[in-house]
This record gives sequence, structure tokens and C-alpha cells, in this order.
Amino acid sequence: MAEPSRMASALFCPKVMSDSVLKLHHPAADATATTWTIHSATPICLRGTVRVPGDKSISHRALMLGALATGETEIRGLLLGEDPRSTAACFRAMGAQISELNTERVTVQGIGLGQLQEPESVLDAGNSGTTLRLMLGILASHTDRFFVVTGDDSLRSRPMGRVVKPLEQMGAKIWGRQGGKFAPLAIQGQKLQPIHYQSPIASAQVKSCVMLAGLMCEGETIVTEPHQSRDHSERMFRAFGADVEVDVEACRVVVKGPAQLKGQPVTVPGDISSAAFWMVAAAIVPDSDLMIENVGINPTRTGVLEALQQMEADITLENQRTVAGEPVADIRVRHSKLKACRIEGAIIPRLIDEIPVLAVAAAFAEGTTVIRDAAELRVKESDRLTAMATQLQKFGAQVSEHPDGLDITGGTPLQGTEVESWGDHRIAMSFAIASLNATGTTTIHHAESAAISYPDFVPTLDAVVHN
Ligand SMILES: O=C(O)C1=C[C@@H](OP(=O)(O)O)[C@@H](O)[C@H](O)C1
Ligand SMILES: C=C(OP(=O)(O)O)C(=O)O
Repeated sequence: MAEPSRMASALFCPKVMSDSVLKLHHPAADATATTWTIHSATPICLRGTVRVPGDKSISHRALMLGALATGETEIRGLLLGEDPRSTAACFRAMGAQISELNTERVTVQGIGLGQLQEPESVLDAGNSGTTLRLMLGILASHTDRFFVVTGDDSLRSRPMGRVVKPLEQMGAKIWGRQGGKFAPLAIQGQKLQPIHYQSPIASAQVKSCVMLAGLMCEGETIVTEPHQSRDHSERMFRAFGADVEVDVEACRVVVKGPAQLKGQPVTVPGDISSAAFWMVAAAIVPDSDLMIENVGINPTRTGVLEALQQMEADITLENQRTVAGEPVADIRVRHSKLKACRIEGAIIPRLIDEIPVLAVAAAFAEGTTVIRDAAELRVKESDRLTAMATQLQKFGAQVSEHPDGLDITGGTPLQGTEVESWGDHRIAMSFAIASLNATGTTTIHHAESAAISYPDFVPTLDAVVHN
């Protein structure tokens, strides 16, 4: 537990802000878009307690496995972001009974492995790569049923060949744009054969897609990857009764099928990817002290903690515990002087979604932070390397872009500016954090995307900012 006197200052610091630091408006030309204007006229600090929303990866998997299991799955702490909503809508369209989504309690009445119904229309994964790629592994193995899947402009430009290729090796029949490389994709379900797939990329989406297809195969479906990616599927498959073996050293997973899944209670921990915004905010804004409660600290996700600790951020983990098979802690972060670090190699999949906000931390760190082996960021919701390089430069930061990373030299004071987020949630929220320690006003376009993973980002920011 935290030292009591410091806890008290974190929890009970009086809030004196009279007005919101962040203002929203909808540009006349596009009522669906939201622009954020953040004004840091007087020195601010961040204080208090934050409870981040449920983990996005675990939320998707709980809905999917719940739909494939027999019996009821009860989910507590589900993320109510747009991405899990897309997953819920797709599985409802295939016959799963999913109650109204809320954070308290969602129930999924599963219909059993291989029993999803052919949907009457196109399945829309929205902005969510996880929904589309994981769902493909499930649909491909549903014999005698036909599916068409698509997504928004961003998702239709993201590579699907990485999951289509192993599924085709298993016998799947999939058609799509450019020979199956891009959605929309059409799938004619087949009886699949198990394979040993050596994935060229460390991707939990690729691994999970093949594992999901393997659930219905007879025999061992094996996936190896160059570095270990997040292991939420492995943990949840086991909890639902599937036979899964993991060799962490060899980055290898074996699924023995056919499986029988049984509905389970799932408690979703807070998302460390959402917590990362507050960790960086508290680390860079002078006089800040934030307690971030109930954060999932699964070791395959904690690269952001290690990177920030390497940067000499003042971080302590308190109240460590295990909730529904996932390690959880409260994370306290206080402002400190940051130092540059190198982020590359095996840690990259363990902090892949946090690189944009780590780039913000680097802009305030002494020395040059080097990020490499992160070319995957070019095929996320936007090209996150170009987005961070070009827009941080507008703030006055010294950033150079490399094919697989960034060099960021900290120390130059940032100045408020006008930036584009390309409708990418992680980019929009990263710039909001940068603006807290920039002088003047920052305008962030297309920030409505925050609702993809963090619908309450703006009220949470307002609650913790003090001056
Ligand atoms: O499996 C998952 O839930 C995810 C895996 C990651 O993608 P990749 O596995 O494609 O790197 C991550 O970027 C994404 O936000 C969620
Ligand atoms: C990359 C992300 O998600 P997805 O691939 O599911 O769209 C993300 O949330 O940062």
C-alpha cells in the first residue's frame, strides 16, 4: 500500500479549476467530427485518482469466447468503447444473445462452438482490427456458412493477408480486395486442418486468429512468433476449458482441438494502454501525483512501465493482486525529470499501442530516445510513426522519422499548435497529453476517435487537472 501521507495528497488535493481545460467543438463542415482545444494558460498539475476503462483486448475476447461457449458468460468491467461495441454487434448478428452493454454486468448466452448462424447482412468491424482479424479465424471454420466482413476507411486499408495466409493454409476459402489482402472479405466456411504456423510478425491478432480457427480442428494447431505478443487469448481459452500449451521461451502456443468451451465469469481489469496516458501525463507535468487504480499488469503488456522506469519516471505499483486470472495493480506516478532511453526488440510487442504516448514522454526527456523495430505502427489505425513525427514537430519537438521508428530529442519546450490525429484514438489522446505541458493553445482535429478505446477520456482529464 502507499505511504499514507502521500496517498492523502494524491487523493484529496482540492480541485480549484473553475473551467474545463479541454473544450470540444464540432466543425461546421463535418458534424460527426470533434475538435479538441486545450488551453494551458496557467501552470497546471494532475492530481487525484483515475480508474481507467476495461481492457480492450480482454473485452473483445470475453465477448467472442462467450458467444462460442455453451452456457452463460458474465462479464464485469467490459470496455464500452466503439471497438468492443463492433464485436458485440457482429456476434449478435450471428445469433449470440448479448445483453445491453454496460460496465456492471453483461451476459452472453453462448450458442456453442461451430454454431454461429449465417448473418443476413455484412458484418461491420468498424475501426477495430482485433474484431476483424480474430473473427476471421472463427468464421473460416464455420462450415456451410457464408460471411462478408468489412470495416471503416481505416480498417479497409489495413493488411489482412497476415491472417488470410495462415487460414488458407488450414484450408479456408476467403476472397477479398487485391487477392484477399484487404477488406471487404468474403468467407465460405470450411472444415479446417491444423497447421504449424511460424508467424513472421509478433502479433497477438495473428496468433489469436489461428488459435481460434484451431479450436475446431482435430489435432494440434501450433503458432510460433518471433517475440511473445500479449497472451490474453491463451489465458482465456484455458479458463473456458480449451486445451492450450504455452512455451514462453520458444514463443510457441499449441491448441488441441476440437475444444469444448464452457461459459465463464470474466472480470476485465483496467486497460494499461489507457492508463499509459495518465502515466505519461503525471510524469511530464510538474507537481503531478496520480493514482491509477485497477490496471492490468499482465507481463506481456507491461513494456510501457519498463520503458518509463528506464526513463527514470517515478512509478510505484501498489496493491498487486490477481483478478480472474490476470495480474492487476494500482499504479502511482509522480512527476520527475525524465531521461532518454532505447526502445527496440522484444519489448516492442509488449508496448506496441503505447509508443505514441511514449514518444510524447521522450519529447520531455533529456537526451535522444531511440525507438526501432516498430514498423508495425505504420499499419495501425493510422501510420503512427508519421503521425507522431510530423505533428510533434509542429509542437516544436525535435523528432526524426525512420522506416521502423523515431529518434526524439527532448528538452525543447513545446508550444501549443494545431495538429491532425487522422481519426486515430491513440494519436488524438497522445497529443492531448503533450498539450498539457505545452504553452498556449493546442487544437486537435478528429479527436472523436478517443471513444474507440476511451469514451471517458475528456471527463477524466477534467477531473485530474488542477491549477
Ligand atoms: O490482440 C489484440 O487484442 C491486440 C493486438 C495488437 O495488435 P497486433 O497483434 O496486430 O500487433 C494491438 O495493437 C491491438 O490494439 C490489440
Ligand atoms: C491497434 C489498435 O487496435 P486494433 O488493431 O484492434 O484496431 C489499438 O487499439 O491501438
